[in-house]
This record gives sequence, structure tokens and C-alpha cells, in this order.
Amino acid sequence: MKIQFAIDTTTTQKALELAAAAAPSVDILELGTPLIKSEGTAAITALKNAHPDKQIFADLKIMDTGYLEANLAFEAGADLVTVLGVADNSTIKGAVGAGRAHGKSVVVDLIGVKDKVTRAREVTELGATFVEIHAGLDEQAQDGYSLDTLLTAGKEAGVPFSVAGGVSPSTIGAVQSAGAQVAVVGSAIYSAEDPASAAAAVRQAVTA
Ligand SMILES: O=C(CO)[C@H](O)[C@H](O)COP(=O)(O)O
Repeated sequence: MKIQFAIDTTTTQKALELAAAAAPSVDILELGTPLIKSEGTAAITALKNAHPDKQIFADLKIMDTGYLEANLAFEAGADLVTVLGVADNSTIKGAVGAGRAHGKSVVVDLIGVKDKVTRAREVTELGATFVEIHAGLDEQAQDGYSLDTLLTAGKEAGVPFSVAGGVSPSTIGAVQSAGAQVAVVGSAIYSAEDPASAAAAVRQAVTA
């Protein structure tokens, strides 16, 4: 299982610092949506130039104009780009088309999708490389939030998936046992006093 570090900061400089600290322990470096909104696609290029050996994930959360927006991220150096599962199928197909034109991958983020199992199967048919079974930061803050719901959906869907929603060293083992291809870890690393050690702890919690 790969580890993806979601860098939810708003400046390229801070993102580069966090990426440098975590890089030895992670496989994929994600530019969070707030970072791309703040700094634009230049941040994607900056991260790719600093870490050409890592997969660079641009969390654009595309909702419309799938080809156009995904193409912007791929041209800037992204290896993976997100489109929203709640978007129209034509938007997802457009993003997938841009991915194919660049030999890169599109991930469909199921944030806000009620029936994640059904939609996961549909968007995989449309060409998603994998789906992200995701509870966003606002959803995580609500009473009763549980990562288990995401893991159950991932297992049931039977398609390649990642899990995002407050994954930490203490829960990443369950994500791996559920069969995820990728575990997304954000605040457990970037909010830590020592992000390098936090990333190493995440890596140690994953079985090779
Ligand atoms: O995409 C996101 C929010 O929309 C986050 O990057 C994702 O949820 C991972 O961060 P965390 O581990 O803090 O939940």
C-alpha cells in the first residue's frame, strides 16, 4: 500500500518544507485544494521539480470542464488529478481523456457522494485509475464521524481505492487491512511538531 501525504497548507514555501521533511517516508505528494487555490498550478510545478522521483497528486476536486482543468494540472507536472464523483459523467470522462493524452491518472474523489459503493463502480467504468473514499475535514469535525464507514465502503465496492479522512499511525493498519491501494494522510503529518518523525511513524505502521 502506498502512502500519500496531503499537504493542506496555503503557501508553496511551506508546502516545499513539509514535502522535504516527509518525502523519505511517503510515495505520493499531494497538493491540497487550498494550496492550489492560493498559489495556482505553479505550485504543482515547484513540487514536481523538487521531487521528480515522487508521484505528484493535484487535488483540484474538478466539478466542471473536466478536460480543460485536468489538462492544466497535467501540463504543470501532476501525475494524478482529482475530479469529483458528484460531477457529471461527461466531466469525469473529460478529465480521464486529459489523463490519457498525458499518460497520467485521474482519481475520482467521492467526498459528498451518498452511495459511495455504486458511484465507485460507475466511475471506475468511466476510466478512473482509482477512487478516493473520502470524508473531508468538515465532515470529520461532525459528531459520530468514523473512519470505519469509509473502510466498509471501500471493501464493498471491489474496485481500486484510496482512503482519506483523518488517517493516522493508529488507524493506517486498518486502512491497509481493508485492501486500499493508497492511504492518504494529511493533518497527522502536517500538524505534527516534527513532520519528518510523524511521516516516519506512518511508514512504520504499514506492513511492507
Ligand atoms: O482532501 C482533503 C480535504 O478535503 C484532505 O487533504 C484529506 O482529507 C486528507 O487530510 P486528513 O488526513 O487531515 O483528513
